[in-house]
Amino acid sequence: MAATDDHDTVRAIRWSGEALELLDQRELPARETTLTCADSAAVADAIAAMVVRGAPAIGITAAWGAVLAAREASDRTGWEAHLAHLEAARPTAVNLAWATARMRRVAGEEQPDPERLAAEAEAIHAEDVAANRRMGAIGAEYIQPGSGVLTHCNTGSLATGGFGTALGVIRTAHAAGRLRSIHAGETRPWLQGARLTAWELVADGIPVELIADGAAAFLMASGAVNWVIVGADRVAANGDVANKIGTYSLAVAARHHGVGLMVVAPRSTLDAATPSGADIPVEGRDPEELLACGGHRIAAEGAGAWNPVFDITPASLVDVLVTEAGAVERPDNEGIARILAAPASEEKSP
Ligand SMILES: CSC[C@@H](O)[C@@H](O)C(=O)COP(=O)(O)O
Repeated sequence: MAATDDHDTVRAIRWSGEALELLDQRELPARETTLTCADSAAVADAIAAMVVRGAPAIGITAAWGAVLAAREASDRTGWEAHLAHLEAARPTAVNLAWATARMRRVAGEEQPDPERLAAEAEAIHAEDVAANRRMGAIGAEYIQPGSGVLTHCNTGSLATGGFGTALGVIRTAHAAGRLRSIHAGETRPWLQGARLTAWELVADGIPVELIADGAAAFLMASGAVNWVIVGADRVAANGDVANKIGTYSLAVAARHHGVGLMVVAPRSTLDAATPSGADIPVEGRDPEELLACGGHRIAAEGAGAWNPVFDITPASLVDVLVTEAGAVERPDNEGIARILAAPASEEKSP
């Protein structure tokens, strides 16, 4: 297992003082290798290539990219060009633009000061870990003892500053002895569930069973699932949720079977400027990711592929949205606005 942080969970993002060191998530679980990014273009490339992925982790990484950019740029205009390059790396996770906006605020109108920006990047990382711990506690309160949960993609330490969003709730509920079972969807085509979530939970000694994504509705019909618990890449002002492709199918199946859907996301993932899910840019990636698996071509030669890597779940299918500032049941415009307006210190439990 790779080096851990203060919270005994894996740390995917490290600042050496000179460069950004990223645990290369493309290689997991077979190999634990580190990719060192010495300039902001390398950081943007690493985000686009999914060396680092997961909305909060992308935001933290972009913040460090802004620090490197401040060292490289000779003036403010040059720094802005580096930020624009970082912001274009992946379109759906709003945490990326949230982080660069925060770095801009710290920089003010001046030539950005790398030391001040580094302190802000550290703060963004630390705040994310604290938010995850808080969300874990709030979300776990919703889970009745003896529950079965199903999660999707990877929302753990690898996807965040540490501990995780949806996986943080699952870690907390497991530690409290509330869980009968944990299932994780394999998450085709990139296999974040099979490769990353399983790796994190096995490392923690938390039992997990994988399912093929297509098995989810049948698992729910068997009565094994009380809560589907997922993260988010962006929550629109009306509560619609962009998350890993397959989340919408899980939400529809969950509602059909009377299973709860919990979305766990820090406020850095809530986007008041995007009115609804229809306004969220959904990333489409290379069809090769679908036509091949583990580097081996699996589809018949000549077949094409449609590869959106996120989907939109309407707010009406979300039973509870958990943030570090409290939980909102059946989120809507009013509930999202209330959470965004809550002071940082206001932490309401359900
Ligand atoms: C805490 S991570 C929340 C989301 O970012 C996660 O569910 C997800 O969809 C990640 O997608 P990815 O394409 O792996 O970056």
